[in-house]
Amino acid sequence: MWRRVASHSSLFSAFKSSVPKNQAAYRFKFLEVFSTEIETPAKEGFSSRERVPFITFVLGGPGSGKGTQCAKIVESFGFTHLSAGDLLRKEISSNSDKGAMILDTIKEGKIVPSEVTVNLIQRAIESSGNYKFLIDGFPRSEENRIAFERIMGAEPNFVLFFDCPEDEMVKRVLSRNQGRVDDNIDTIKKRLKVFVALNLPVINYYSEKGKVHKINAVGTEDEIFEQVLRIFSAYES
Ligand SMILES: Nc1ncnc2c1ncn2[C@@H]1O[C@H](COP(=O)(O)OP(=O)(O)O)[C@@H](O)[C@H]1O
Ligand SMILES: Nc1ccn([C@H]2C[C@H](O)[C@@H](COP(=O)(O)OP(=O)(O)O)O2)c(=O)n1
Ligand SMILES: [Mg+2]
Repeated sequence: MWRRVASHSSLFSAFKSSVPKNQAAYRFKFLEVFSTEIETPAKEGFSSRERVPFITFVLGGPGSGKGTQCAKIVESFGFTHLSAGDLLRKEISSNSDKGAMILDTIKEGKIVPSEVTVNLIQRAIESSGNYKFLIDGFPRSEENRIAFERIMGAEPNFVLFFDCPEDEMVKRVLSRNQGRVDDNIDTIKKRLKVFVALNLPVINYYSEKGKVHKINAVGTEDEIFEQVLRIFSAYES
């Protein structure tokens, strides 16, 4: 039985035109948040004919391989990859009024205010034309998670967590060579602290709900993708 506490699901409205008005869509619409009686949507996989929105959060520390593995998932399973960091960097390059604030926050290894990031994700979802999403590097804090649930009226179907030792993450970030302002040793140290203090609680929250698939992120890209493949294949229906 659904107990309605969220008055509006903007994520559902993003799909209104493409999703047939059937039970599954309505189940999604009434996905409850902030409720102890949360019921997850039926266990449809992401290939369901009903095209119910399917959301995977992709989490892990800086350099754990999130973006690399997301690119492979896109190729194999047709997801749309939304990297919160990429969306924020695009906002900086577009010289928007929030650009300077975002740049300062990223340089400090801190988290950008949630409303800004959720709005960018929401716009990207609504303009994607797809219904299955990898949301990479988000939510990075409980504040991010709660803002997403409030604004989008949705929870992830599952969460991938790339578990990687800190020394390996530091090594990878320092050799990433993408010209990022935050890929230097001082900012990395701050980002790792922020990851432990703010992002691990989100992972624990979803673990308690049985939604986290933990992946050993040490190994070759292909070895890691084998673990990822097993998880996604189980949701293909
Ligand atoms: N399994 C791996 N082993 C070694 N290096 C990797 C592996 N996966 C990704 N990398 C490299 O590590 C760096 C960080 O990867 P990336 O996917 O950007 O991580 P994240 O998005 O989690 O920060 C990149 O330069 C990438 O090429
Ligand atoms: N949800 C998010 C995601 C990223 N950010 C900011 C802060 C992060 O350190 C930077 C870079 O994020 P990004 O996901 O691209 O970084 P990694 O791929 O983990 O190295 O962006 C944020 O403020 N909020
Ligand atoms: Mg990344």
